[in-house]
Amino acid sequence: HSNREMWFQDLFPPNMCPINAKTFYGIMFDAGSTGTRIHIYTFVQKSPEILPELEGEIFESVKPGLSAYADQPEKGAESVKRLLDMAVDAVPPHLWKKTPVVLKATAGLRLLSEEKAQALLSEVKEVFEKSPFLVPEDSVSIMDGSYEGILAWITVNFLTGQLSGQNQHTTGTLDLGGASTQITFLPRFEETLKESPRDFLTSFEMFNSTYKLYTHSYLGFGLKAARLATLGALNTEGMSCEKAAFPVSTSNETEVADGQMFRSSCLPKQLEAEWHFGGVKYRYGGNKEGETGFKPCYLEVLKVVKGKLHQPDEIRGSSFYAFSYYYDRAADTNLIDYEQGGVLEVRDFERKAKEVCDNMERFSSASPFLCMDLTYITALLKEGFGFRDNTLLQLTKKVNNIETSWTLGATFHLLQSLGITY
Ligand SMILES: Nc1ncnc2c1ncn2[C@@H]1O[C@H](COP(=O)(O)OP(=O)(O)O)[C@@H](O)[C@H]1O
Ligand SMILES: [Ca+2]
Repeated sequence: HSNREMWFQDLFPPNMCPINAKTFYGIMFDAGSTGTRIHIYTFVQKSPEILPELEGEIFESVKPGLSAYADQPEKGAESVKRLLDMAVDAVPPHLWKKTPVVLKATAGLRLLSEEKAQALLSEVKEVFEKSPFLVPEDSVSIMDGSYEGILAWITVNFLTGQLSGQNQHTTGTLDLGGASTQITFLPRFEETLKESPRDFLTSFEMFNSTYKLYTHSYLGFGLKAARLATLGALNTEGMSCEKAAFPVSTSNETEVADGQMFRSSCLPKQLEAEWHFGGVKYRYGGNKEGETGFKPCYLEVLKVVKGKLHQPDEIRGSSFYAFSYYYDRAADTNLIDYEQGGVLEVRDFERKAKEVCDNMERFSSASPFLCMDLTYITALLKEGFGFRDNTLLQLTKKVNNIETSWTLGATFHLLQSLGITY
């Protein structure tokens, strides 16, 4: 399960390559809230005058994410080590010392206590330092949410060829993680620049251009955080909605509110179960006697998103790339092919949410949260961001066989800062 035998090796046997073609590598870890992923990128510089080309990627992932090891940081670092061993095999030994390795953590670690997050990061740093790779300063850190959006936007628009040449028609990006969600696009209207909150606009330099982007990361609005919010399982008194998304446990495991049962019309009527998340145990179930189905569920979910997000007018008519949980839930319900992805309209999510929520018995074997997840995605897109029913969403996991992840943008940025290239 790797792209190690790269297609170009057959096309250009080593002895046919231009004499000065240079290959180099970059290793980027994505420490997400639900899993840790390694991306090993290969670049080829065909001649010194031109920019190197991205040649391929090796990708692997493990679950759960680092934040699940909040109380066992060495075990967390061990999961990173196992992935890093793949890079030791993939990168030729004479290039180890020149190959940078970096890990950036997202919402899962943002929501841990400072102390636990730092313990995890320093264990990982130790693993890196014991490896044969180049360990830059600041190689293990928690990434700022706005970078997550910018770097994903860079990745998608680079892979679709929109960052080179003239006539750049960039596309906006939507990422739905476990704990946070990002929206990023290049504003075309003066209006958007004027009406957006200051901290939603960022200038970013890449490939000798400056991009003034609209981007925001909403912490606590990822799919799993939204489940807890919908269930009303967040003891929000005195807590910011961000921190409340994942109450941080002090002991090994806390039970919320003396085993209180959280019920929702978005869950199968007879369901009663437990969910362990962020070191906290939640009991949840369906509305045994009350209503279930799309209508009451939508009203419940609406409370979580309505009026909480900034709605830039400009996006209503444009199309966006969407990935992570947008992709997963669309694939789970056959809205798109799991391998190929596809193009959807916002209303397709709503149609599917109705189908699943109003026939919950038929779908409950998949995940009991399927109705809630699809309804949340519908509400987030329509009432949260303000998209129209017919807004087009391009769902993609890979473009030209490269993962559409913020990690590629982060690798370009890293190589640029190390003076290696770009
Ligand atoms: N590189 C990737 N390839 C495929 N799916 C991914 C990738 N990165 C994230 N995802 C999807 O996004 C989901 C949640 O994102 P995650 O990164 O774990 O949370 P967060 O961004 O909130 O930290 C994952 O369960 C997975 O389905
Ligand atoms: Ca993510």
